[in-house]
Amino acid sequence: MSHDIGRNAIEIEALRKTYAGRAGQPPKEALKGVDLCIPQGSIFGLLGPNGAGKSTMINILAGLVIKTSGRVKIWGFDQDVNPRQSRAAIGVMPQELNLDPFFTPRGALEVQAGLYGVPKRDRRTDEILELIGLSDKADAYARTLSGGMRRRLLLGKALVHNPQILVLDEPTAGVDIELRQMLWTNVRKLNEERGMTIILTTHYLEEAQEMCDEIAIINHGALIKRDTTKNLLGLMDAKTLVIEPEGGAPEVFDLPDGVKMERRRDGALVFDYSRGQCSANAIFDAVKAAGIIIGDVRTMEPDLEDVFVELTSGK
Ligand SMILES: Nc1ncnc2c1ncn2[C@@H]1O[C@H](COP(=O)(O)OP(=O)(O)OP(=O)(O)O)[C@@H](O)[C@H]1O
Repeated sequence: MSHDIGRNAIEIEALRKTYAGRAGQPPKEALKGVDLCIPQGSIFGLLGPNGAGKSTMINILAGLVIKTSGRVKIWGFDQDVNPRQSRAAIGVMPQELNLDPFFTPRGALEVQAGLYGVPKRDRRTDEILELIGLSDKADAYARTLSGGMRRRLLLGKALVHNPQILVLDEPTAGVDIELRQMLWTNVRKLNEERGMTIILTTHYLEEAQEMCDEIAIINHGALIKRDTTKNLLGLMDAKTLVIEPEGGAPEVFDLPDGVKMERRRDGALVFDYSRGQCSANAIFDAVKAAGIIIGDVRTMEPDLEDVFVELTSGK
């Protein structure tokens, strides 16, 4: 991934959003002073439980929700000072399938390009249709398209003005595996070949783990963690080691402090320990000292799901 170190695609400072209370409800603080920088060229994940404030943040970036206070810079342009330039730098693929049923994919892309003031000679309608795999449906009415095709058209619409930053709000919620693969292949290609910065929200943590270089976790309108995916995974202290003994293993034997052992029905021994307290080597030594011959060994790494639960539970 082509990181241009030190340069940010997005700079958010002390961002607040308070929605007016609906029908006698008190006002809702959806963002409580968030600071966040997103580096150019990254694939950046914005994660958080339902209602955390992700859509509010994305909608502020897209210019669809007006912030209460704070500063937002998009590709170096302050949203309040240079609204036109900051809007031109970003393309958003929304969650809802809000397509006019009477437009064809080609028509929808042309209208969108018009809205962004892209001159006819600079339009890349055919190229985008090809990219989203809708060339053969270019002239079919949107209402005849499948859900997956509509979603791809939304991706296409986000790309008409060739933005430097692409924001995807829950792009794969409720889509089948094939479409998910296709979306991710395209998104990777845009990132790798054009250096496009990608920001996405997703409920699928394994997807974020696989796709994103860096991740920010927000909860109750506040940023609670921001780090590389690798470092976030490294946060987890809990480790599991599975040893399959060759031949038997004694019922009980000495183990280092803090190690819990369970015996699985197939004979494998499962050791839970924390990295701070013990090492895999100490467990191997104890196992060998008990006369056990090690047939096979596996470790089970924590995944983003574990990190996420640890960081967001009870807060
Ligand atoms: N227009 C609105 N008026 C009042 N409150 C709102 C409005 N939009 C969102 N909220 C509230 O603001 C909070 C944050 O909502 P937001 O949609 O940003 O969360 P989210 O993290 O995107 O959640 P989800 O994953 O469910 O989309 C929620 O408590 C929500 O109910």
